[in-house]
Amino acid sequence: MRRDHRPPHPLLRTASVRALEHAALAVTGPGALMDRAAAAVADAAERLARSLPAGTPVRAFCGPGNNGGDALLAAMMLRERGFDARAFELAEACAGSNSPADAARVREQARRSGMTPARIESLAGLRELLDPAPPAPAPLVLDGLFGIGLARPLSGLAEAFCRLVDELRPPLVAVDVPSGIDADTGAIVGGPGAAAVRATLTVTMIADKPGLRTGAALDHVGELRIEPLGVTGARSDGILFTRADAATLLPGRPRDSSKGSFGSVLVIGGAAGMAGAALLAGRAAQCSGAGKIWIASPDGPVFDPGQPQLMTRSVNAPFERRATIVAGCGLGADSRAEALLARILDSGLPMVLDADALNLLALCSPAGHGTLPVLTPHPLEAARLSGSEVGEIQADRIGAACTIAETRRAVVVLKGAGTVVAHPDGYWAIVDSGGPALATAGTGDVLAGLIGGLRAQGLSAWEAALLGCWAHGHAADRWAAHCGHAAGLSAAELPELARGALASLHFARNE
Ligand SMILES: NC(=O)C1=CN([C@@H]2O[C@H](COP(=O)(O)OP(=O)(O)OC[C@H]3O[C@@H](n4cnc5c(N)ncnc54)[C@H](OP(=O)(O)O)[C@@H]3O)[C@@H](O)[C@H]2O)[C@@H](O)CC1
Ligand SMILES: [K+]
Repeated sequence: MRRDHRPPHPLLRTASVRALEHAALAVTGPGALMDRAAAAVADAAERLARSLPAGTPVRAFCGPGNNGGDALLAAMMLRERGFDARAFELAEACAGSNSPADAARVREQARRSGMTPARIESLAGLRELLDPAPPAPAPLVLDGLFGIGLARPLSGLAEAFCRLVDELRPPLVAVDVPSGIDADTGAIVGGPGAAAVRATLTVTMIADKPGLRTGAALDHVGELRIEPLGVTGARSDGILFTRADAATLLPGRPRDSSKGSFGSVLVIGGAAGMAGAALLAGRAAQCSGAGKIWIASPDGPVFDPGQPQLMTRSVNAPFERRATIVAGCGLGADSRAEALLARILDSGLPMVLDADALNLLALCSPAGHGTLPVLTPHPLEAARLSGSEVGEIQADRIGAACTIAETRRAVVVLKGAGTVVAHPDGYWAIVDSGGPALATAGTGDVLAGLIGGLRAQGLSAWEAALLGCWAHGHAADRWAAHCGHAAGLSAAELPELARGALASLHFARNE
């Protein structure tokens, strides 16, 4: 049963945000959006300051563009509210730049009120500000160096600023986007070795952005607040797939049903030494609610004594006519596996391809399939599928997932921080669950099994991929929250935790 629910959570790329900004400015007039953005930053900083020692000073770092304008105006507002607020600019980051109109207006306003940003010329000056000698209190920092206008890697004092923030970890409010992060991709501009600010809190303007929800950004954004600034009409480029979305996809469970009503899953994998991979996928399919599960291993039957309901089957037997295939978990890479994959691809059955199946698929040229398959690559597998490098995948996770989805005509689940799900027709979502607890062997097998089990229950490839990813991520998040620690989750625990995550959606439907 499906229910209508609130509209999806939109994610807007920079071009869309700028289009909205221009349309809004035509109505509000110059400066209005910056006033609202600065007030939102000042409010957020004031709230954060309540958890800090009384008298904590505010130090705003202002870049040459409107991001700097937001921060400078916020600092002026905070000073009016009684804070010891001062503004600074970094010599090299401002060299030769002409401020855009809004920022120039705020700079003029600051000059008249005696708050012209002081220029920092050296690393020593920067350190003195961020790490003042006691008894001078440590500051609350506003990062207004760069926002959606960041055009190249941070360098010089801007880079040094990020390194010092990493070292000192001051309470820090990032304006719009943590400086150094690409608002479209979530990558650090310049790659993993380049610098980006690590925020306690990011206040982002007009709309949520994909680059705040995936990849390296997840270690930089901190808590995220979205401030629409009164701007409406956002047309999303993609969506954040949330618990509320997941609740609309939960397969129904009519009273008048039997095991035949909830589909069959055939897990193909678990070759010698890797039997556990297939068993994890099978257990997960079971916990997703699928009616019947078979495991077919190229090296003979693998039996799960703790889960005797999982049936075994010969890989040489004809595939069950209405089964959903989950293939690749511990399948191996030999000629037998290759032949098996060819049979699977020819079957036209709904399928989820993971791990070894993806590595073998990478060797085949893209071909059409009977029904849309789901591919679940991690970044290395995605690189193999697209003939590129992991660095290129991680530099634009959404772009990479969309490209593979299009060329392979499949729903692609690009795993990793901020899992991206892409459809061959060009739409995409980032899943709003999951975390580092999942960074351990076998969790991918569980994900493949969950998606396969949901697919077998009648969800489309797109729906099953989204719901499977959400349940998988939420299960791990809940476990980590319960333990207070994100390390030590074993893949074998995950299927039952995911079952709990799916069950919790019954309540979300009524919220
Ligand atoms: N749109 C909205 O929703 C609203 C936007 N608002 C705010 O405006 C922000 C966008 O402002 P923006 O367009 O002026 O860009 P911004 O990020 O300030 O940087 C551009 C400047 O930085 C420079 N520069 C770039 N990279 C550099 C580097 N590595 N190292 C050194 N310099 C570098 C670049 O120089 P150039 O590349 O031109 O040489 C240019 O001078 C947005 O994030 C939000 O905070 C709100 O006020 C209201 C609503
Ligand atoms: K910023």
